[in-house]
Amino acid sequence: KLFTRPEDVPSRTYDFIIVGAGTAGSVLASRLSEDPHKSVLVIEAGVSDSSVSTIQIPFLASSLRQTSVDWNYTTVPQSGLNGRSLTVPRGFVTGGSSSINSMAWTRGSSDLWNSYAKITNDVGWSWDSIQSYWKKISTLVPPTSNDAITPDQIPLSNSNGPVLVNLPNYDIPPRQQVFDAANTAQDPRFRFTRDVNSGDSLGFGYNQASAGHGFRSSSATAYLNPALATRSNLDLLINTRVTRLVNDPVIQTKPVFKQVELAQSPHGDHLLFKATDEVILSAGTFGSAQILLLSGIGPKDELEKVIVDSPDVGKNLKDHPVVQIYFTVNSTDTLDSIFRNSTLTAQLLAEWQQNKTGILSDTPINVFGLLQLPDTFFTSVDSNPASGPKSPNLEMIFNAFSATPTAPAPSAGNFLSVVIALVSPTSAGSIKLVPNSTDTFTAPLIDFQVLATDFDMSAMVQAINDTEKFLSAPSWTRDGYLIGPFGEFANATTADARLQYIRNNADTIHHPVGTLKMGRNSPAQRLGGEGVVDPRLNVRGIQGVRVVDASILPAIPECHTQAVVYIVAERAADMIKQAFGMLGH
Ligand SMILES: Cc1cc2nc3c(=O)[nH]c(=O)nc-3n(C[C@H](O)[C@H](O)[C@H](O)COP(=O)(O)OP(=O)(O)OC[C@H]3O[C@@H](n4cnc5c(N)ncnc54)[C@H](O)[C@@H]3O)c2cc1C
Repeated sequence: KLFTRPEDVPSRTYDFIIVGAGTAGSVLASRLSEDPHKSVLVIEAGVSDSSVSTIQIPFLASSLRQTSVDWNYTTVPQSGLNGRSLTVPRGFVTGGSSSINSMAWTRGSSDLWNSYAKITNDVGWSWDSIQSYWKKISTLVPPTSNDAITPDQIPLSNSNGPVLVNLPNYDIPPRQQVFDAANTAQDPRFRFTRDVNSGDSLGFGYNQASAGHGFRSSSATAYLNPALATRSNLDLLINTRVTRLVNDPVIQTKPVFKQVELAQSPHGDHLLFKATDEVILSAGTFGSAQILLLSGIGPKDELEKVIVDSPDVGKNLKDHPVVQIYFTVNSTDTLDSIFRNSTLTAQLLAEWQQNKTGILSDTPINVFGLLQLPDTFFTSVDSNPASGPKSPNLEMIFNAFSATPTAPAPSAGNFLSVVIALVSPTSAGSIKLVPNSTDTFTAPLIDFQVLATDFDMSAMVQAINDTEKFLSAPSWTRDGYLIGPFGEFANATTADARLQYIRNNADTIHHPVGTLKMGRNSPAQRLGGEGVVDPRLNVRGIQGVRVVDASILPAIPECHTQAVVYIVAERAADMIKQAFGMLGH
């Protein structure tokens, strides 16, 4: 059942309490409540996903930022960005960030997952082992209409899970230009791929999106809402923040943190709920780390009151830096006109409302590419930080207009936008508590350290150079389509000017991970520190708490992160069921 006030929740004690009904939390809510003998309470800070109808419309994803369904965080000033601060969106709604994200559906390469197995010394995280979980998550559904897609372009990796995934419903530019350039390029890095989720992530191809039949498919629509509608052992409390975890007064070998303190406002009642089996933190890369810090679990030199010294809490924060560039094109068949023409938007909205068709049924991204830096790049840098030869360093996303608030779409003219991302960054930042803050109503200090390393800066410049190279293929000038670079970027022709362009305009692509990273089980074998959680996602140094969300990833995936989080959540559900002898394991 859904509750909006803590005092209405029928019990203060549940077998499991899940903190955050986000991407991972909703998967767990559904999977753990499959066992009718266990009671599950999910506590969500934000609103219900049914409260904002635009969440459903794929094309309008970016309009959800800085609204009532966004936490709307801000970073501390970033020295790599000439002192600019960035806005940081996160879903403040059931489904979490899967309800407000751009829906790109990528799970990383086999090398990525094998690197997680190596870092944790747990073969259960390897590519081969995660296949059974991947198969539980998504189903590929046909686009509402798109005759251009040929059978040999249809990806094969999706299976029969509840998240719907589709290819673009419409064949719009620059799909043909990208495919032709990829099919004819001399540079083997510019090649076509049928499926970035096949294990080899490299190549240019269709964007798979977590959407189907014209609607966004989120972890709320796919997992949480159907379970809530049918199961009496699952309760959801929304509009309520967990403010900290509280340890039992009786100290055993390790402190037991099975009590959850929650509140609806900073000065409102702070109530305690208790889990008999386990508390699962799924509050995301910022939320889960903030809750542990507020509970006295973190680096001892940073906390006023330390119960467990855990030096990595809040550290190792990584995100993908991006920069957006525009090119003028000789075509009126571009997406920018939709964003700026309100009459056209209203017509398209009416079509979507009536039939769930039209361009609003698609995300703006129809094609994208993942590629490595050229071999020559690594002569001056130690080694490639990507997880292996099937993992990219760079990404080019075509027509992702307004993916970032910096470099917004020009107000007149027709453009191709290219969002260029560094997906294997080496810069790492942190989150910390604001001094003297005592609860989650005060946002933490978020410091990505964007572009803080020489590698990241020079890789971004290389990414721009590679984009220009890709756009020099004959397919782009056919029928005079591509005219040339636009705006401030058009004048950035030297490496130094490009560096400045990047510092002035870069953002991150909203894939933060790593603040509660997973590490090896045995301290004797440890590699790069023990991490905050063990390979089964238990918080080290305490009892009764697991973390299941993007914060546990020990290295940033070289891909969009949501599908990775779904996989982590499916495996976590299995591990928890096993630990408590539950049905469905
Ligand atoms: C704007 C945007 C665009 C993105 N685009 C893509 C994309 O195209 N493809 C892709 O793969 N990934 C994308 N991502 C990233 C992806 O969505 C996230 O990596 C993933 O959803 C994170 O899942 P999570 O479970 O870790 O956290 P979330 O899904 O964010 O869930 C955390 C939940 O916990 C709740 N919470 C937090 N603190 C508390 C508290 N104190 N008490 C109670 N509840 C709390 C939150 O409200 C939220 O519901 C995007 C993200 C954003 C924000």
